[in-house]
Amino acid sequence: MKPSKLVMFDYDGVIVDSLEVFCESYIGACQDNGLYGIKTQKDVLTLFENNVYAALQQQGVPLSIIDKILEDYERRQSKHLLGLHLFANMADALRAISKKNKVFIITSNISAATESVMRKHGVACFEEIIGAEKEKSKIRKIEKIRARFPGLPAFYVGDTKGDMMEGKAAGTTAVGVTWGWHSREQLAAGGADFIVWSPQELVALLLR
Ligand SMILES: O=C(O)COP(=O)(O)O
Repeated sequence: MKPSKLVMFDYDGVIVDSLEVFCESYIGACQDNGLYGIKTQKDVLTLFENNVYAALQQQGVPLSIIDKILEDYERRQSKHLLGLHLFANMADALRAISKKNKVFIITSNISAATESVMRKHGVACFEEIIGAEKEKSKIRKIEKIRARFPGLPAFYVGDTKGDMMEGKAAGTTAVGVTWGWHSREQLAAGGADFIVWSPQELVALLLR
């Protein structure tokens, strides 16, 4: 059966309920590398009003330090992976969406960590999971995948203003989910084409 859409998912805040673990690990990694200005959950959430790595670069953080933060983040996060939960009904939603569409994860997190959490929860429906250690720009990652499936309508599903901006810049229909890290207003400000309030609503949108 020919897939009807290309659906690319953000991971943190869309699939996995990871805000506490992400912030604790990320703030720790920033502190390890001398970025003492990033110390609260709000500071972290502000970085996601853009691509998180572009936001750090705009603050003058060199790429070598950003790579070091990512490494330290990976090490800190690894202690918490087993305790992470998926949002309610999200595993079933992903399985349903993948029956008719090609699905990917495009994340600012680490590919291997993301893969291990999805495996632990028995969700094996992704063509590929592409983390930040492979490429930091979600725009470039989305464009590369789109080029592999010419003609398939492409969607990016995210929970932050930055996700909506990158999804739009890469030519997808941007779908914002309200159970994640940013508010409905922030998703709208990022250019969301659709805003959904439940995984069931997401399934209905992507299977129609
Ligand atoms: O919600 C976000 O944009 C962060 O999620 P990500 O780490 O999966 O990219």
